[in-house]
Amino acid sequence: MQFLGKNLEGIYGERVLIGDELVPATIIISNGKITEIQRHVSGYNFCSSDDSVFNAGNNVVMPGIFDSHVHINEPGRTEWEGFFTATKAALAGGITTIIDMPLNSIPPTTTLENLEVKLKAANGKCHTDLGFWGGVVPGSTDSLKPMINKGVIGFKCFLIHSGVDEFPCVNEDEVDRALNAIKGTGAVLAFHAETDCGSCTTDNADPNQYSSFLASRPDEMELDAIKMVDRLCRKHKNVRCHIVHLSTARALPIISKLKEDGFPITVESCPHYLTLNPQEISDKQTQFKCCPPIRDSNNQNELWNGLKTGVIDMIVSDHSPCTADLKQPGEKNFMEAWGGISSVQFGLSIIWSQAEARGFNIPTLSRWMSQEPARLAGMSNVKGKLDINYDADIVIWNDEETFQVTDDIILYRNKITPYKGKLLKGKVLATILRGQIVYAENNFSNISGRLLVK
Ligand SMILES: NC(=O)NC(NC(N)=O)C(=O)[O-]
Ligand SMILES: [Zn+2]
Ligand SMILES: [Zn+2]
Repeated sequence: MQFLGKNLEGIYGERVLIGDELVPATIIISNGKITEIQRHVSGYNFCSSDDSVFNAGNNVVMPGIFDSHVHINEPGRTEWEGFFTATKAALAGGITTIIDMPLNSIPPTTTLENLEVKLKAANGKCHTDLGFWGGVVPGSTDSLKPMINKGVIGFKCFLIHSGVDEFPCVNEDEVDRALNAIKGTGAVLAFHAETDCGSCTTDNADPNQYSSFLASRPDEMELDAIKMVDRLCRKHKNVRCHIVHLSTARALPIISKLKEDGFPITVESCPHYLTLNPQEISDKQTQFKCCPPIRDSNNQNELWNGLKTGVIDMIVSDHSPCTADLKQPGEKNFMEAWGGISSVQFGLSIIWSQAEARGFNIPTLSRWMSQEPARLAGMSNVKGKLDINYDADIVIWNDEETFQVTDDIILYRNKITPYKGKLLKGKVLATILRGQIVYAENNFSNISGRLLVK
């Protein structure tokens, strides 16, 4: 591929996302930054013999996808995933920046020292730019500021068992202390919003059936947690709070009211909650297991409505893989299997396939998958948009082409995924990181991702 590895001076296309419109334009790039945008009248036929200017033709040219929720799991559980494989898969899916989650790696990212271990492990292995979440665990209040000073974007906490013992959950008092500790720093506190449910016993339920798992983690668990977020957010007025992987649409009125009242709350949902359906999940199909669980189609329609009205701000993957022995679809039951869904490479196509069918357009999709996650990460002045002085992080994709998810195209380490066999619409042709073509037509250039820390 003639352009692979090239530092581009420009990209021309008939459908370049400028503001909230797809227009014919040329993006001029210098030293990895966008320095100028020239809009053209329709039909302008760009013609250049200069091979540092890329002609995207009629394909979509838009900001690289920004995925602020990925569990890379290295070091410590590198056999589950890793910096090299996760970021390579991401790049093939048009993602130019990932934010790594603080848990599942050993050590977890809960102190500056542990963050340094992670940075060392990530160094030289990242195909995309990579930022970091820290974690709030019991007793970690004093560890937060040093991590912020090093550049974590914020912290995730759990209000229920996290799935891994080295990342314990916190109670309301501990969250309260954490919010006090990060006040005035600009860092955000992200909530895994589920609380334990004493009455949700599933003693007589068949653990092979998805309905049993769903009954064991009802909407009320999310609602209860989000009521706690509501209390804390109102108490700590100016501290940013974020709800990760929202599944229940029943929480939307609480969140909507918080927003209406001017509190700095943001919410993400994920491709699996927006596109998968319990009715397609047969016994022991544990590739569909995640927490909170995937709910029914009415709930799903309401989540899309939440995106439409802006109550849900963004869509991110929550790519949370593990080794095959911990999932074993068809063998393990829903109570035994690891909870987490792998999809980092396919987010754009999964979402486009549904979003288009539901009448949403590409500028809206870009807002959900680039602009808002970049804002969450505090990077909205450099990433998530095609604009002057922004990083030239770009995905070029064909919004008409379809492809099937098969093992041979999956680039992340463990290939178990509920999307296997699905036909998706929207194919990534090339990914550009800070002006350099780093992925094109299934080929990758040298690693050039940066670690987004100080
Ligand atoms: N330990 C995890 O990776 N948990 C993740 N698992 C899911 N979502 O099923 C998450 O984000 O909570
Ligand atoms: Zn979570
Ligand atoms: Zn997660």
